[in-house]
Amino acid sequence: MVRTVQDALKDAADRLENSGASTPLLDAEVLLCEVLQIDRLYLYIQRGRSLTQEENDAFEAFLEKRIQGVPLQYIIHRQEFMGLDFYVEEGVLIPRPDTEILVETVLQWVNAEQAFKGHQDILKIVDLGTGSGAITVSLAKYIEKVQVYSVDLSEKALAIGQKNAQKHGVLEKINFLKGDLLHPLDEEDLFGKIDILVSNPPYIPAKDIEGLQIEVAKYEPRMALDGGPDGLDFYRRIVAQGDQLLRPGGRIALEVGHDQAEAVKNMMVAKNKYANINKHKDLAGIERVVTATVI
Ligand SMILES: C[S@@+](CC[C@H](N)C(=O)[O-])C[C@H]1O[C@@H](n2cnc3c(N)ncnc32)[C@H](O)[C@@H]1O
Repeated sequence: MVRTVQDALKDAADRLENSGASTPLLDAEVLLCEVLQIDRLYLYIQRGRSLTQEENDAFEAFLEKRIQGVPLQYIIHRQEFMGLDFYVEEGVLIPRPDTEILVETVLQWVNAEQAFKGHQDILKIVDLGTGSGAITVSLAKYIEKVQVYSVDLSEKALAIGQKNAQKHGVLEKINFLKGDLLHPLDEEDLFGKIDILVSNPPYIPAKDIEGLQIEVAKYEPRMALDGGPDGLDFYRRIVAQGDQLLRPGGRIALEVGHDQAEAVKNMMVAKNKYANINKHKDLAGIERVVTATVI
């Protein structure tokens, strides 16, 4: 059956809407653009053109996946983060725009403050739970003299992180380490030597995961989401050891769930090893990042 771009889009948007997709027309457009390898603007210029059988089949295959609830980013294998294009696939968390605040906080420190500006040596940054490498690769790209140590327990995440590092030409500025949170850093004898510790750890309370959108609950890796019974397990472990990993005066920056900032701040206060403990809000006024300096 020969269809025009316009007809294919209309049919796809209707089917996606019936499947419960929240942005059916946009999803259809993105998928068709991927098949045709064109920009969205050209989609409308070409709306009268007929799809070849091959294009139609490829579009149908993409559409079927999206109707099943597979996130768009896993179908087109792409997500933009900090102005960079990241490769993603099932098995690795899709980077979220919220996490850009965490990266921007670190970049502000590095660019504006005397403690980091004009740093003679190479700045040492640790990223715990690196996933696709979104945080790690952005920091390596935007900071000139830096070595990032990126830890993940997932073999697949590390492979994709490396792929993204290579894609953006920063592989040499990153050490990818497989293991459980701070363990590999201890093995590499990095305790006491790190300038900045950054992490977006799993923070969803285990019991809430099934109730998330199907795209997240069914297709994103549980290992990237599950923060234990109250969602705070990783913060307890990171706060407990972060002061030993960081040099005195080193900084910590943690992304937190929408209602977790106060609890994480309190952990830092109770530890008695952190000063300048601050909560940072996103554009919607939600506290998304907690930062502190090691005493
Ligand atoms: C919320 S995701 C963050 C991914 C990425 N940093 C981002 O912001 O898009 C958390 C990551 O932590 C990793 N992870 C889970 N448990 C871990 C552990 N015990 N040690 C190291 N990494 C772990 C997961 O595999 C996942 O990649």
